[in-house]
Amino acid sequence: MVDKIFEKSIKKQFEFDEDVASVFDDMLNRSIPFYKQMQELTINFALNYLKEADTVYDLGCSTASTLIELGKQSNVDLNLVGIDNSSAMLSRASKKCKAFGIDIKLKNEDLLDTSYDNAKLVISNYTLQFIRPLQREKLIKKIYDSLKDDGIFIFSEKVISSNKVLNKQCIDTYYDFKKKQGYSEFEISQKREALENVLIPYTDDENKKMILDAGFSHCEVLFKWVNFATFIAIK
Ligand SMILES: Nc1ncnc2c1ncn2[C@@H]1O[C@H](C[S@+](CC[C@H]([NH3+])C(=O)[O-])CC(=O)[O-])[C@@H](O)[C@H]1O
Ligand SMILES: O=C(O)C(=O)Cc1ccccc1
Repeated sequence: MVDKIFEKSIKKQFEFDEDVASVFDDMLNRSIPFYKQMQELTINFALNYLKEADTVYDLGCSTASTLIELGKQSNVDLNLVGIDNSSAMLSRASKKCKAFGIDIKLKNEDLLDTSYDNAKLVISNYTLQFIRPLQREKLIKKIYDSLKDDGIFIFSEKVISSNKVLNKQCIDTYYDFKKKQGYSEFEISQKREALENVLIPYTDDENKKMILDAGFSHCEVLFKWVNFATFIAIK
């Protein structure tokens, strides 16, 4: 279904409810530049590290697109676990897993309350940005502790620039991208308001610092378009 959520006047904060879940795949494809390519990169890098029976967690798996694609492309059997706290997202995820015949364990839990035992790889694309900063640092530490010694963490985030002028240019460039994707100025400004204080982006450096402070030995940007970046971290 096509995302028309912000065509009408909306006063509430952004939520992953039934309305958003019903148009979510279209929303992501039209709102995150190079979403498919970023997902492909995540999967290609993931496959470099994964062996038979390894456990992979996707934190904020939404409709499970990434784990389904990973399951399809892997030559070895993996233990795939998707975690999300939106029932509306998970009910769609469950239908898609059945339709594609991919076995994924879906857990309806808050990322802050659950554990990720025996993880070889943790993926979290465009989800940490919705966790409040203090909790976010704790979550990263938990991910670090859950990963096996040679474990990998791949995550993507909307980012900001610490340079005010450049930051404004990045935001304008992103809004031009959204207009080209068919969103009106009204939809763009309504969504911006709904995301205020809900989506809290860090700079690239803040993301890297958070990762290294948690104990990871290495972190770098794999892919970046203006204010959207994919990082890889090695335990
Ligand atoms: N505290 C939380 N606990 C559990 N889930 C949460 C929490 N906060 C947010 N979520 C979940 O995180 C997901 C973020 S979307 C991820 C896209 C996906 N990774 C993709 O690559 O297709 C990104 C976006 O919409 O920008 C939603 O499904 C929320 O329900
Ligand atoms: O659409 C936006 O304005 C964004 O910042 C990206 C996004 C994509 C999907 C859900 C929430 C935010």
